[in-house]
Amino acid sequence: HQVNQYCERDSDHCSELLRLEDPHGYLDKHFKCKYPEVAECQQMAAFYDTGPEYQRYEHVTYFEPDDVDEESDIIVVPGKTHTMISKAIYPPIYEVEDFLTDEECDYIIERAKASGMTQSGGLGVNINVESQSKTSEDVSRISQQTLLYINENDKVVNSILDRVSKLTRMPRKYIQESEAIQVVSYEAGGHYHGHMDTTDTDLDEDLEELPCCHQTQCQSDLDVGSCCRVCRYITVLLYLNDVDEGGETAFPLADFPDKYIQEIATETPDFTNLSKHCGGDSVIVKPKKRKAIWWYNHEKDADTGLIGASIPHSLHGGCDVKKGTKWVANIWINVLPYNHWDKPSVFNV
Ligand SMILES: O=C(O)CCC(=O)C(=O)O
Ligand SMILES: [Fe+2]
Repeated sequence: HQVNQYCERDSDHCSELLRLEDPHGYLDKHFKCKYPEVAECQQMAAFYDTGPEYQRYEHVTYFEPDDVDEESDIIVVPGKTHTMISKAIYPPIYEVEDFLTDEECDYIIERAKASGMTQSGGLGVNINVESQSKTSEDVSRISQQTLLYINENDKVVNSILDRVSKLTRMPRKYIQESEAIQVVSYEAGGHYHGHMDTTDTDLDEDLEELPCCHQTQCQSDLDVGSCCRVCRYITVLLYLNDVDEGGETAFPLADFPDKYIQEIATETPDFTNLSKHCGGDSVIVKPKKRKAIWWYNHEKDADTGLIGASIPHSLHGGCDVKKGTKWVANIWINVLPYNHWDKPSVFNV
């Protein structure tokens, strides 16, 4: 049996990951079966030993709750316990209060303001063109945004990213090589209608042939879907302030049975318009300073252990802010799909 090459460089994290995937302790660190007579053990060993090419990479994690409103204790800060509550099963959506401190929230807002906020665009959508022909209620996104690049000297941001790694149980390396943090602000009337954070490869299988946007040079949002596809395995959304009224995050399709998705799309064609439909059967999260929510935009691929099919049920957005301002930060955890592992992330420096 070969040793996972990634693990050789990061053995602590890898053994932790292996423990998570191997709750019975069937395997040793090198994926050898400790109990050859146990069938599950053989299966797991075979899974990890699928060939040297898969073993180079650390498998992603995918945690599914048994139920909604299920509470679990998590430790992301030594000596402190946070409660994580599941909000949906498909995709798994989780909420954690007090994930950040007040100072961290204020710091991110100040850094964002200092870097200069500009009008948001949408993925593959030209907001300026939309704004000319539509009422503001129908414009897909009304907000300001900026990017905060991960800088090794920024202790506050790096401490948050360490916590994000523990929260999602994703390798810190993946987070380090992910896109910049996107900070977004909305004034009253601002919103972001239902969208996926990642490229929906269900729409067109050819999209899977495209490299990820974080490993190519074509980074204009308008190129998404032609030159590259977005590969955001997980989104961690941080709420940076208290909103006076409105500004909920809504997931209109979370836990929706597949067979009704067509129905909702036909009966309520504008269900993605969150100015009109914030509530109903949707999973709704109220913004609250210091809170984090996170969810999967993709499944885990069973063959490779890497990023798999996109999850249409991860569609979500920000409802209208009614009063006050809303500040959030998106931390996306990018994972390269198996067919594009050869080219590193542009953030891999
Ligand atoms: O503002 C929100 O609650 C959601 C933001 C969002 O989905 C995004 O920025 O991609
Ligand atoms: Fe989003």
